[in-house]
Amino acid sequence: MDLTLRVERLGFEYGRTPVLREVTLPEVRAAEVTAVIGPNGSGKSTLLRCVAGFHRARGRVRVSGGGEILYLPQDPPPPSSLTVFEAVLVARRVGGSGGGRREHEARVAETLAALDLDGLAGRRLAELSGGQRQMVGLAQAMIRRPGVLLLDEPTSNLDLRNQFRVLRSVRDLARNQPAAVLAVVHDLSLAARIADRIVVLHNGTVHSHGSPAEVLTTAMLSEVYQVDGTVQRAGNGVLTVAIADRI
Ligand SMILES: Nc1ncnc2c1ncn2[C@@H]1O[C@H](COP(=O)(O)OP(=O)(O)OP(=O)(O)O)[C@@H](O)[C@H]1O
Repeated sequence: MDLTLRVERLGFEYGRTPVLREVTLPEVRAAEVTAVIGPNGSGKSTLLRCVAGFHRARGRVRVSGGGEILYLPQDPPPPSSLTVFEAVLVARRVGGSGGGRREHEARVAETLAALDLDGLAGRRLAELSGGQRQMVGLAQAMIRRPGVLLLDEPTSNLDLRNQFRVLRSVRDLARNQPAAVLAVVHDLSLAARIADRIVVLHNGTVHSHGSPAEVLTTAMLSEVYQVDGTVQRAGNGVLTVAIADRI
C-alpha cells in the first residue's frame, strides 16, 4: 500500500488559548514534500508536534503504508564530544537498521557526502557552529530512512548554499526513499522550490493550500503576512517572493 499521512480536523490549545482549529491538511503522499508556511505564532511548530504525537490533540492523524515517523525539531542536536561520524552512526544504530558494521559505516559516509558534510566527519559536535550541527541533525534523521519525515524549519540556521543543499537532499530523500515529508519552511521562495504542495497556516487555521503557484499570491501575502508583496516567475518556472514595501 502506498504510504500516506492524513491529518484531519486537528484541534489543540495550550491551557485555554486555542492554537489549532480544525486543521485538515491535504494528504501527504510518499515522494512528495508539503511545506507549511505562515507568520510567527500561527501554529506551525505546534501542528508538527501534534502530528508527531508530542501533544495530545483532537482530530485524527493517520499514517498508512508503514514506515517510521520521524520528527526533527527546530533546535540542532546539542554540542557533545561525539564526532559527526559517530553521531550519525549512533542514529542509524538506534534506528534499528540491519546490516553489519561495514554496512553501517558505508551508509554514514554516503549520508554525510549527500549533505557535503564529509569534511566535518572527524570533528566533535562541540566544535561545530549551530548551522553545522543543524545539518548533522538532518543527517541523523535521513540515515534512519523514515517513511514520514516531519521537519521544523530545517534551514533556519543555514547560509544560502546550505539551505539549498539541505532542501535538495530532503527532496531527493522524499523521491528516492520514497518518504512523505511535511516541513515548516519560513522562506517562501525556498518553500516554492522544494514543495509539491504548500499549506498556509494563519491564526491556527488553514488559510489555503495548493501548488506553490496557486498559493503564493499577492492577495495571500497581504491577507496573511500583511505585506505588499510580489511573486515573480522566472523563465525556468522558479518563483521568487519579494516584499515591495520600503523599509
Ligand atoms: N508551550 C507553550 N505554551 C503556551 N503557549 C505556547 C507554547 N508554545 C507555543 N505557544 C503559543 O502558541 C502559538 C503558536 O506557536 P507555534 O510555536 O506553534 O507557532 P509557529 O507558527 O511555529 O511560530 P514561529 O514561526 O515563530 O516558529 C503562539 O501564539 C505561541 O505563543
